[in-house]
Amino acid sequence: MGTVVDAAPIKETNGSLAEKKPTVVFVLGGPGSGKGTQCANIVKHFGYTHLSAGDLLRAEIKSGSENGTMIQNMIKEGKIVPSEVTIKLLQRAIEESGNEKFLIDGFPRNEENRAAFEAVTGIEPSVVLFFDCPEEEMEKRLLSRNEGRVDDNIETIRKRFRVFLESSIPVIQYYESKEKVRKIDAARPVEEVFESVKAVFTPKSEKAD
Ligand SMILES: Nc1ncnc2c1ncn2[C@@H]1O[C@H](COP(=O)(O)OP(=O)(O)O)[C@@H](O)[C@H]1O
Ligand SMILES: Nc1ccn([C@H]2C[C@H](O)[C@@H](COP(=O)(O)OP(=O)(O)O)O2)c(=O)n1
Ligand SMILES: [Mg+2]
Repeated sequence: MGTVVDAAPIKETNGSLAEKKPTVVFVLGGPGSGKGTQCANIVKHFGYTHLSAGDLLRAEIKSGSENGTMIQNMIKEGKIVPSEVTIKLLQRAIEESGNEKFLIDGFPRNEENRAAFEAVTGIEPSVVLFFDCPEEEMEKRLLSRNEGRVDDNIETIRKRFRVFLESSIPVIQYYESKEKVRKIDAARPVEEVFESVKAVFTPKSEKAD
């Protein structure tokens, strides 16, 4: 396995988002692969700020925003919301956080997300975590997630799996070609998965022999 996540560069004052160049790790994987669960662990151990694109979109619906109905309909259909909307929410969250290390969870989910984020922010991820999990395990987890989500039903789950295969896998392949992907077997228990995750964030010099 290759490099550890880069240290954040020195922060400049009054710079734009791109000039500040925060350290960004994209956290990808199918619906139910455990992205949110592992991000919570990474935050506790490594001091990152966790930004879930799905959580930001759901908060936007709740806030009564003018885009709320459109976002709600797209989520219910398992479709991907236009990048413009999601990127604005991510940018705002980055700027408001005061941190310089971010886990961006569930984004980019398609080529449009990927290219637009790079063009708008000038940020490229240091590393892309890919939680690899069979569909039948993800389906089982989603059907027992119990968070009252409108998209955790079998009909929407099937649509989301299709979108993942058609639109999100190509993004992972793009980052594979840039040698940024750290693939993790996510079908194991949470603690075992986190052992593999930790290895990505721990400098070699600090690892036990
Ligand atoms: N390794 C795991 N083994 C079993 N269940 C898990 C595992 N990781 C997460 N879960 C559970 O599966 C569901 C989906 O996890 P979540 O972290 O929300 O995934 P994602 O953000 O990728 O959709 C949650 O109910 C979570 O508690
Ligand atoms: N980049 C993104 C991320 C999520 N969404 C929408 C569409 C997704 O099916 C839903 C839910 O995403 P979320 O990451 O919360 O879902 P999972 O944690 O993978 O189960 O939000 C989006 O449109 N664009
Ligand atoms: Mg999630």
